[in-house]
Amino acid sequence: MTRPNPRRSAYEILLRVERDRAFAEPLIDRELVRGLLAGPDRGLLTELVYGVLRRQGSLDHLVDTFSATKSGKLERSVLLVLRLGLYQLFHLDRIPVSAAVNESVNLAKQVAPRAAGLVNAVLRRADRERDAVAWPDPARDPAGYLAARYSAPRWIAEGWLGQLDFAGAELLARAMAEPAPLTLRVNTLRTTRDSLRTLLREGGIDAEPTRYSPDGFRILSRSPVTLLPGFEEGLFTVQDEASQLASRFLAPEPGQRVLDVCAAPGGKTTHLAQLMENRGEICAGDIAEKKLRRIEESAARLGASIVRTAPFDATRPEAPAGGGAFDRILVDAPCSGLGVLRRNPEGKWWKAPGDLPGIVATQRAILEAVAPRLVPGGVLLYSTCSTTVDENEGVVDDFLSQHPDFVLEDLNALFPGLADLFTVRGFFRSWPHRHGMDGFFAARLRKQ
Ligand SMILES: C[S@@+](CC[C@H](N)C(=O)[O-])C[C@H]1O[C@@H](n2cnc3c(N)ncnc32)[C@H](O)[C@@H]1O
Repeated sequence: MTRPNPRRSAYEILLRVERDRAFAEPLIDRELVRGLLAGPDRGLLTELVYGVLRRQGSLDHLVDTFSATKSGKLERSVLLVLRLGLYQLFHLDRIPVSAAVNESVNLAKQVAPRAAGLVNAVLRRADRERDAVAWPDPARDPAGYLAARYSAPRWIAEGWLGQLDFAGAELLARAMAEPAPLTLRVNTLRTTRDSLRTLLREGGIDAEPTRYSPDGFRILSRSPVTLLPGFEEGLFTVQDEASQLASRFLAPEPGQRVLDVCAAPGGKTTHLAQLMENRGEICAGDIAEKKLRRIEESAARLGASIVRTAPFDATRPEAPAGGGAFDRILVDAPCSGLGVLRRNPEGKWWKAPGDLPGIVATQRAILEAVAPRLVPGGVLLYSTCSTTVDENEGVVDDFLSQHPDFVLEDLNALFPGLADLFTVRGFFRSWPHRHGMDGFFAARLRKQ
């Protein structure tokens, strides 16, 4: 029997992520549940997998610097071993160079025996010449620099440079390469922010209130969410600050009928129930029937009893089942997810610019289909976790040009204390490097 080895396990997981487009988290969880890895090896596995995924672009730049065969030409197994080795050499101080090199050569002997010599040579050279790495010149090739330095796909870096000046794009690129903070939303159906803060403090958890959302905490201590005090009792849920603000911008009132058309897993649905003090009705639907269970479980845990779920395709005018008109509609649309790259380090390598037109077409179709379901005077909030103009201002402007009965409401006027989050036209646009939250967009539309 081979000895359990965190580097081998990390290699196998990275292989599945790359070959099968599998998400890393369940694969890591499964490996940890098997219980073969013990003590610090468990942490090392997680660190290696996420570290390599987060730094993949930069690690490939190092491969291109130190290997005669460029990253694009190497066999996948060899490239993965090199990425793992370079990550240990350049990012893990606690691993001695000799261990990083020897363990990588041993791994290569198992998964790519003919390349063991190459792995040894590349890693030893990288260690010798580590202070002489040349990054692309930002003046001549700003997108190439951001892509290599901050591990972003080049087309995404080009998009940032189209929207921000170089300094801003660099700050964004850096923020997108870092892990996202753990942010909670207090469940005001069961407790208050002050009471939860006291409970967390008594449990030895360091938490600070979020800057913009009145419902949030940023957790500064390292702890699994399910072990935080109050989790079992449903006193909070995990939700990024930007996402918390979206429901606030829709501002549903107690007793209203609310339609949440792209609701799974239900982060905003349960928040809407809180804001409505659990009075009224929320119809929460999603095209993915399997995901409705997640909304139901979350609503049950948090005591959001006014939520009723239904499977539906929001691009179809007859959706949702249940009929009738609604006072508020939330369209938290499927999107490219370019605002949440720091949460999905594997996903950023699967995206392609060619995906955008199809995504935009779906977003337009959803708005078109649900608009008739809003009562006159009612409010619709369109939101995405994308930073692109096409999916945001583009979709909204297109919709408004076709629907003279809808007007854009200026969030600056409605939420004057939060002006820092809004554009001149009154859209909500958050950025990780500016606001410390996900890249997010929302537009508030009122039907005349
Ligand atoms: C951004 S996520 C929603 C997140 C959710 N609102 C929350 O706060 O937890 C977008 C959701 O839209 C769903 N979706 C995609 N296409 C859809 C469609 N045509 N009709 C309804 N839901 C759709 C996806 O299954 C996904 O769950």
